[in-house]
Amino acid sequence: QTPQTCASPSISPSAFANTKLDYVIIGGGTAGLAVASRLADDPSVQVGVIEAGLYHPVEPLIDTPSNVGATEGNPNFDWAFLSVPQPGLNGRQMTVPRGKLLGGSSALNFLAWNRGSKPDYDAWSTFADGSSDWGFEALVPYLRDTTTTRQNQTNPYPGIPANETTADFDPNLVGFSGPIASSYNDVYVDPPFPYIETLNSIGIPTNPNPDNGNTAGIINSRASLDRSRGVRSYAVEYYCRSVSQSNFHVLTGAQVTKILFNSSKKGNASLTATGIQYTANSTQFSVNVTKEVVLSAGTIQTPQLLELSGSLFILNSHKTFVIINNTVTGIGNSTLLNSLNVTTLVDLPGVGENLQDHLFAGVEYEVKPGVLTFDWLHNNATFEAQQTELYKANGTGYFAAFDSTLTWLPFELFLNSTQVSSILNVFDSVPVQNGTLQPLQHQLQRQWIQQGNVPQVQIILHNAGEVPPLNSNSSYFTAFIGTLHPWARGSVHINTTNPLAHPVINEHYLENDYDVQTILSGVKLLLSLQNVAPLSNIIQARNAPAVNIQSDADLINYIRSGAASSSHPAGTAALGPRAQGGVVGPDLVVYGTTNLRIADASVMPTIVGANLQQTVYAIGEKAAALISQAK
Ligand SMILES: Cc1cc2nc3c(=O)[nH]c(=O)nc-3n(C[C@H](O)[C@H](O)[C@H](O)COP(=O)(O)OP(=O)(O)OC[C@H]3O[C@@H](n4cnc5c(N)ncnc54)[C@H](O)[C@@H]3O)c2cc1C
Repeated sequence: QTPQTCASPSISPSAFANTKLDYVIIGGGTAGLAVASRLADDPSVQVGVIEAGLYHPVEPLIDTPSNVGATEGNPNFDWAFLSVPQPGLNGRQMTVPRGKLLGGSSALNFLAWNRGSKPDYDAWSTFADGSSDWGFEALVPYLRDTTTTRQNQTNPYPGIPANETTADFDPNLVGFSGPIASSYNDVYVDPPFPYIETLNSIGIPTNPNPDNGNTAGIINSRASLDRSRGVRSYAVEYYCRSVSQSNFHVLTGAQVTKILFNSSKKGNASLTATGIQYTANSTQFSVNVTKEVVLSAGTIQTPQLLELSGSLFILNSHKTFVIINNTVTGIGNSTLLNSLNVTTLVDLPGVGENLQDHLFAGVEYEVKPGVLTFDWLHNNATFEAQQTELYKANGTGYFAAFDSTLTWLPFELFLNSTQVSSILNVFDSVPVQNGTLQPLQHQLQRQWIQQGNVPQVQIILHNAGEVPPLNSNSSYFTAFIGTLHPWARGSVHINTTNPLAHPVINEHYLENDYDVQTILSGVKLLLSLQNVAPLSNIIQARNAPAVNIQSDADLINYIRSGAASSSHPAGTAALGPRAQGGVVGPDLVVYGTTNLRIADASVMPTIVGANLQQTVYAIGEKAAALISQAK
């Protein structure tokens, strides 16, 4: 099946350099294309986007839903970052996949389309000095307007009252005219049904309407999937909605190496971004802007570019930019920058800090013969052939389905009050670093655990085998259990002034007891369900953790040796008060600058307790609105 395609970007690097731009967006990824396309709705402004990767209009590895994960590590699509060895993961390095193509990480993701709980977003208002611009009510219109939700689809999950199977199609909450197509599955494999009935039987309800700010329970997640073609729907939809406009200029295959500034005096800000420098085909170019630079390079490269942002240029008497001197300059922690001989333009210790991610460990069961899982697409030749035909014919069937069963759990839903108190005690023992966003984050997270209104554990039901050892003729389901609000705070920093080098990524996974105990609690829940009907009726045997792994200590070792990232890094250029480590204010403008804004997952002060993409698109939409208001 092929997606709807549109004209490829055709501007050359040198023609782009000569374009008169009002705005330039660094990174044609998830948020970047959303900002750019919305800004270009105003025909009086010239909008440029610069993306390091290429446009891949027809690419089954990206388009076909069953191929999710297939692009990981492939240099045609993935920056393929790697973390430093993680002591909490028994010394393993974690792969950090990030899209390097038009569409960014939205082209690589696993399609789950959902949002966080109301307190998740209300917390952001706290970091924005209580600004009414942030918070759930303020963000819902942006979350909504990203998407066109497929109508007339019912939710078949157990536990949903018949009159509520379509109740979540509330036009105030979900969109019907946005660029990204979202939809429920048309077909379902077998495990979700006994699994959900079993969770229901122990008091974990099915949630028919998780878009309204209450995410707790089991949900049937929509996918970012265009059902009319059976293909992924991703940020290129924003590109396509604007590509025919003469004020929309997209350059691909070019990597931004610097943001250029001149001095200015506007309030407390001292720097005005005047343009960017980029490299394409080993040649360096620069382009100027009259209004703003928007940094949308994602959680890993946004802090990297800030730390290397710009030799300081000034306009000389001939109205041309001249470099003040040859020193490399940057925005970030002056101690770190000094150690690399980078002159600090703005001392912002929060740049590159506050890295948060969702980490998952798997509990895997082999299922009995005859139980349909996605493994059948490769271990049952007849089924595979039939599904291949169906997908080729009209983009339907199991090649166009995805793992939609997600469970969001406040501790109260599966732990008793003594266990909740004990996990709260563990939380109270985590180290909190003053002078950063952590004291405020700690206070919020403590309330969330105590009040039980914000889910802390997510379980993704993956309807296939994933954790080795796997028997190629068998079928499996794997429950991935993860932390929605981990306490680990990592970092992303440069260790060289070469802008083309990969930055150093250190997530500090599982170095605090709270994150360990949170995942352990979910793993134990899943292990306790093996003999509970009706789930037990489909289980042949436990595959992972191996049956001899029983004690807490052994389970923790299993988690450390196998846990994997869900590829949700966020928070490295956080919205927050400057004195407490914030990098951008409520207007998303970088402190100390007049017109450098950030719009991507890096601005999240606390990681949203959900899959991230819908929220990242909404950040892009919101940034465009803030920029338009400032005009
Ligand atoms: C494997 C994987 C699975 C995921 N699964 C899900 C899921 O199922 N559901 C969900 O909601 N979320 C999921 N996510 C998360 C979600 O997709 C991301 O959080 C989101 O796409 C990040 O958007 P962004 O705009 O911050 O960055 P990106 O979309 O990564 O955009 C950054 C862009 O900037 C470009 N860039 C970077 N540096 C430069 C430079 N110097 N010059 C020019 N261009 C540059 C990059 O090439 C990229 O295109 C997943 C992510 C991954 C990687």
